[in-house]
Amino acid sequence: MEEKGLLIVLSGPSGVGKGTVRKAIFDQPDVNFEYSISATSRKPREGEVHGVDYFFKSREQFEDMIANDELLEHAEYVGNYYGTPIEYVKKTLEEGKDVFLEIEVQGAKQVRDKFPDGLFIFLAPPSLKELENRIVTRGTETDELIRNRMKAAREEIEMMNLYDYVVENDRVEHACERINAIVVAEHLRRERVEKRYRKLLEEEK
Ligand SMILES: Nc1ncnc2c1ncn2[C@@H]1O[C@H](COP(=O)(O)OP(=O)(O)OP(=O)(O)O)[C@@H](O)[C@H]1O
Ligand SMILES: Nc1nc2c(ncn2[C@@H]2O[C@H](COP(=O)(O)O)[C@@H](O)[C@H]2O)c(=O)[nH]1
Repeated sequence: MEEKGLLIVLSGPSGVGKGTVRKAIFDQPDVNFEYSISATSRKPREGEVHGVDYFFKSREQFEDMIANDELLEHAEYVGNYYGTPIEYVKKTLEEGKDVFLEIEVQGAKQVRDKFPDGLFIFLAPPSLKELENRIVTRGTETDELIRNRMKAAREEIEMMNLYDYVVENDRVEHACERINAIVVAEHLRRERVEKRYRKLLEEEK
């Protein structure tokens, strides 16, 4: 068995707080994960920096990345492409470091197929009403988009049983603590499995 990093995938419906929780996790002083910067065809928002927040691409450049198999997964989301560059993920895992992806649910499903050994965490809202409140309060969507996102959210929530863990995002700091605890527990579990596996191999000699 090779020593490899853990691929951690945080996903969930639009507006549940994935971006907020991810930022809080990476603001911790002793964070041990490497963040995989996504590529997107959406335009940078004020303050966003190429190579820090995203790799900003034109649609044509993004389609070339798809054609050249440069992406682990990709999805079209609210009219823009989003995808995970595969090279960085592979290289970092090979170095034994944990890689953290924050992606929407279509992409998470593709990663599950390619990396079944990953750790898949679904971030859930306390209620659908609170989810709607968060999307409305964020103030980035029209009424029609809010309705579409809420319809999509109901379907996305039905997919939560495909994940290893469901974490409720009631309060950001609680969600971060739960995610940290899940990752620590998963490392311990894998170490135990690895030890047992080595022992079995030793006994066979
Ligand atoms: N635990 C929380 N309690 C209250 N508000 C929250 C919480 N977490 C996030 N929010 C707020 O909810 C809104 C949506 O959060 P965020 O943009 O992080 O969601 P997202 O899941 O990344 O959305 P999208 O997938 O659409 O990008 C933001 O206004 C954010 O400040
Ligand atoms: N499938 C993927 N989804 C991604 C990726 N990077 C981000 N995202 C998700 O897109 C939406 C919108 O993001 P925003 O920055 O425009 O608000 C959000 O749900 C992100 O989680 C990716 O590489 N692949």
